[in-house]
Amino acid sequence: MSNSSELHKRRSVAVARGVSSMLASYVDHAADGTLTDVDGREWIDLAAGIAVTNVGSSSPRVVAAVQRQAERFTHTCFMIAPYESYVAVCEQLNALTPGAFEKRSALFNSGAEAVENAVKIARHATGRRAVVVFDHAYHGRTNLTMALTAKDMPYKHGFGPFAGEVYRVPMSYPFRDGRSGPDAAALAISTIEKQVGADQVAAVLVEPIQGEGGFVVPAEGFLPSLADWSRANGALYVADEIQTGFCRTGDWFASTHEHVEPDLVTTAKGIAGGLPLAAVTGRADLMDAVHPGGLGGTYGGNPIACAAALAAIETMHELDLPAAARRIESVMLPRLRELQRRHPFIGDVRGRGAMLALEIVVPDSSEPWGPAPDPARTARIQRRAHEAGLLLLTCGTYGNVIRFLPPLVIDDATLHTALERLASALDDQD
Ligand SMILES: Cc1ncc(COP(=O)(O)O)c(CNCCCC(=O)O)c1O
Repeated sequence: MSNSSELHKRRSVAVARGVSSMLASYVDHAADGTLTDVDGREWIDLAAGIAVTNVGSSSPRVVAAVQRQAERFTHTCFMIAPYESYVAVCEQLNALTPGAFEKRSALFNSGAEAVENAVKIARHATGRRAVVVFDHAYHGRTNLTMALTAKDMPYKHGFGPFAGEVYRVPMSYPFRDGRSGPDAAALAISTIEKQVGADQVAAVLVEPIQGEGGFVVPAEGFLPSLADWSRANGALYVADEIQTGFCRTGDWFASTHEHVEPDLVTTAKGIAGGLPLAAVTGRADLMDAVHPGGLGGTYGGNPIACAAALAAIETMHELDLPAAARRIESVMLPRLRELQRRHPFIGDVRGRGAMLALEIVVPDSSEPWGPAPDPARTARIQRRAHEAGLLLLTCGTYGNVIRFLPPLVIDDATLHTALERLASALDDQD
């Protein structure tokens, strides 16, 4: 097998440069919390493939289920010749997502595809066209989901024109706006009512904790206020749980934290242990508003991905991964707060469960939108961490958030070593 530098040379004349990679190393194998490249170099993995390998990179149940299914059949197209595992995954989603009402689900391949279809369903169910999204939102890279996504570079730059009838309103961002949840919701709702028109809104689409936009945890009361307003005004409250779902935040779904029951929920990432699968789940009457044949796609709910999902969900139950996420929080959050006390450039420590983050700022600075972001220092910290064998992701509208997304099956010893490597990467910045 080629080594990483040989693979990098091959890649440069085979793969379009628009598809970038953070590491210049190529993975040979992975375990529950580590990645090893073809040259034998190991990293502790606090990325989980962007919140995907919650049950680990090769969970035994998932591997066995994938092998069994592949030997029976790899694909028939559920729209042509259906199979049980698709139905079983929908039954699981209907039972596990928040809301004690009758539900239906539809399966897709990517998160963006799920979001696209949630908008299709909401427009059909309400007869309305407008979709409300938030500052700092991220919902995908297709034309409609780019319109829904906030940040220009790298996601939207040069790809317009974008789909219409998408309206952006202020998000609750406590570190920068200092507003209470109800006050932030009042501002968003006033913007909707004055600039969109309540009776035009098909959906209010929000991430319960914003992912790519910076692990922004809205102030308590923000999400319930939006859900109440949506219901009172005939709009659907749609929770995009693609990054927060499947035990990541310490509950099966992040909406549960404030007892919000979304009309529709989009899921993907952690659902299937690394296999590509996504879904829209929602109130049965809303999901069934679409005419037969109105939803679908060739690969949606691929049988191997469905088998992986059933095995992954079984693993989440068996290992009690919501509790595992809460344990990760109990280990990491105190250490992150201790690091904040040592380093004034750590402006904020936030998150829930195993979805935690540091916002990096210029100490004692202030811009009209709060403390001055420091993306350059953020990049240096990330680079130092990689050199020390710690795989970290950044995010945020201002490129100044370091996020932590460990696999939920990571063991305490590996987590403590990761925190030591993080501490040394931060110390190198002073
Ligand atoms: C909330 C939320 N909704 C939707 C999506 C989109 O999911 P896809 O499976 O990447 O299409 C995401 C994907 N987030 C990671 C994208 C990384 C990148 O492309 O650079 C998300 O987090």
